[in-house]
Amino acid sequence: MALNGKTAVVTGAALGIGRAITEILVQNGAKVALLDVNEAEAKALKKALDKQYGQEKTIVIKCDVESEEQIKAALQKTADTFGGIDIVCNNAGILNEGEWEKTVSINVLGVIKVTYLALKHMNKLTGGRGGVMVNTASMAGLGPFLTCPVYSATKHAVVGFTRSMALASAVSDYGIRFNAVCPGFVETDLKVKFPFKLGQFSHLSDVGKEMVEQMGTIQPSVVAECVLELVTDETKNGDHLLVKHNEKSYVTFPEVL
Ligand SMILES: NC(=O)c1ccc[n+]([C@@H]2O[C@H](COP(=O)([O-])OP(=O)(O)OC[C@H]3O[C@@H](n4cnc5c(N)ncnc54)[C@H](O)[C@@H]3O)[C@@H](O)[C@H]2O)c1
Ligand SMILES: CC/C=C\C[C@H](O)/C=C/C=C\C=C\C=C\[C@@H](O)[C@@H](O)C/C=C\CCC(=O)O
Repeated sequence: MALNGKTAVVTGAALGIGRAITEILVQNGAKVALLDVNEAEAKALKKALDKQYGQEKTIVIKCDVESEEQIKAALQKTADTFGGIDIVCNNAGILNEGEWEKTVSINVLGVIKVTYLALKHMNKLTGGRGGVMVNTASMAGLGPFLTCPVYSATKHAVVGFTRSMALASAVSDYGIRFNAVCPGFVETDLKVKFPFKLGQFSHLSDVGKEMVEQMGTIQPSVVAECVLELVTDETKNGDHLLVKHNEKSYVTFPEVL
């Protein structure tokens, strides 16, 4: 998929991995709607992108992915502004074991809400032009993550949802691919804050820090390059790209049927 003339929606676009995803999509010719609760940071990113690529390439829409109403309005504004939606990056997410219900609400329900509402715009069976959705899961969605059980559960949910949507879409002829990126530790605010967000597992903070030391970290731009690959390679559907400190690989899942 060439990105010129394509429209992308990125949630959690203002900072961290979402910022890097937004940048690489604009750099490669896409128009991007930046959805985030942090409107100020999203506008700051747009200001920087405007200087390099022009004001018409991006819009900022304040949107909390916990709110179906805000998501619906943001997707409609995107479609009205750019003429449709081709790409969705469900990136917004938090790690907070002390506020685990909010973590589930954002990381799981938010991904589902954005996916289902975006389907109405993208599904070829309902007048859409197809496209691709790339979800930001995690290495913690592929195996146990002892310091953050609920966070790990949310990312396992994203993996299962992505794989299932990929199959449902293919069989239903929606014309939409579904993939996920599964990063290890990435140098963002979330990583900086995570030792203080362990709730009842705060006694495991040193264990988490040791894991980061052992596994090393990744720059957000490296994750964004993986997302670009999952967006543009039209052979990828139901694929999960694991990216760790010094390598990236496609995950193979056990055959269960
Ligand atoms: N940092 C890591 O080590 C790492 C590794 C693997 C996966 N991830 C995942 O990557 C994604 C991005 O994380 P990050 O590390 O860039 O975090 P970050 O905290 O640096 O950025 C998250 C962005 O999402 C926004 N956001 C938070 N809640 C929101 C909501 N309810 N609605 C809309 N926007 C919201 C924030 O304002 C922020 O701009 C998350 O899904 C996270 O789970 C992070
Ligand atoms: C710094 C922020 C902390 C967490 C957020 C983010 O999602 C990062 C998670 C990073 C690492 C998680 C590691 C989990 C490791 C084990 O559970 C292991 O079972 C992972 C499973 C498969 C990995 C496959 C492989 O290593 O090849």
